[in-house]
Amino acid sequence: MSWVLVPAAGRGRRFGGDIPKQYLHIAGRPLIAHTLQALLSHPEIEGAVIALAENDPYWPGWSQWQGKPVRVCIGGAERADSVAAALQALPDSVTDETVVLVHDAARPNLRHSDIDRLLAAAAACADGALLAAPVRDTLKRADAAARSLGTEPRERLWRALTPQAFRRGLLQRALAEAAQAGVMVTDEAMAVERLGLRPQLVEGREDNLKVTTPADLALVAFLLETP
Ligand SMILES: Nc1ccn([C@@H]2O[C@H](COP(=O)(O)OP(=O)(O)OP(=O)(O)O)[C@@H](O)[C@H]2O)c(=O)n1
Ligand SMILES: C[C@](O)(CO)[C@H](O)COP(=O)(O)O
Repeated sequence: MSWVLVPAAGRGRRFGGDIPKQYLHIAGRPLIAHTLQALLSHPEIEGAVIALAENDPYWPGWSQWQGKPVRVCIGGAERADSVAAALQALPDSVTDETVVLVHDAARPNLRHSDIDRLLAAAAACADGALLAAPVRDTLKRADAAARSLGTEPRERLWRALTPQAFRRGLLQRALAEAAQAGVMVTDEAMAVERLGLRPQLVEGREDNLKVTTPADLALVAFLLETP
């Protein structure tokens, strides 16, 4: 069984709007509710720690979801700081060798089949595992005016998704070392890679979208409302 850390302390600057995107309503409930439902309805996930912005006025105050514990903590200035804070809020029953998952609150369209495959990969790979999608489009490098400067090789390039799964002790150490080095890591795998480890990429669904801009919300709403 695993706990999941859910970074939900972001402001949604690229999205804009009055309230943080994780609290926008889709199909009748906040986006974060869909994310919690996808995670905590999975039989192998036993609880969640949500990293919230300080004095978050929107958090509904859930202390459990489908009978499973939901803990909260105060996140940090960067996503990695929020994940590090959530690690500290885990129960003592989660040992250094226990695999924990990290999943963006802003990715509500997560399927159990992806969680199943991620957990299997994390059990088989001590370096951890993460959902990812192979790059299938041609990649261009642009100048400041978005004029193409050329085409980048895309062989063996993947887009990192979440959840990402690592042993608690490894993740804690990796994040601490990145912070100590002043390196802002954009995902947990980056921190682990800095230690010379090679987490397993697990091909995940392309519709496991992160809501980043308003256009993403319309697509995610369609996906969540489509059975
Ligand atoms: N300091 C931060 C920044 C982000 N997040 C969370 O990390 C996830 C992915 O981050 P992103 O999509 O970048 O969300 P925001 O940081 O809110 O967006 P923006 O960068 O546009 O402000 C989101 O669930 C967000 O709430 C977090 O917990 N703590
Ligand atoms: C963790 C992540 O979702 C993997 O792609 C991504 O790095 C988050 O980036 P953001 O800029 O914090 O949204």
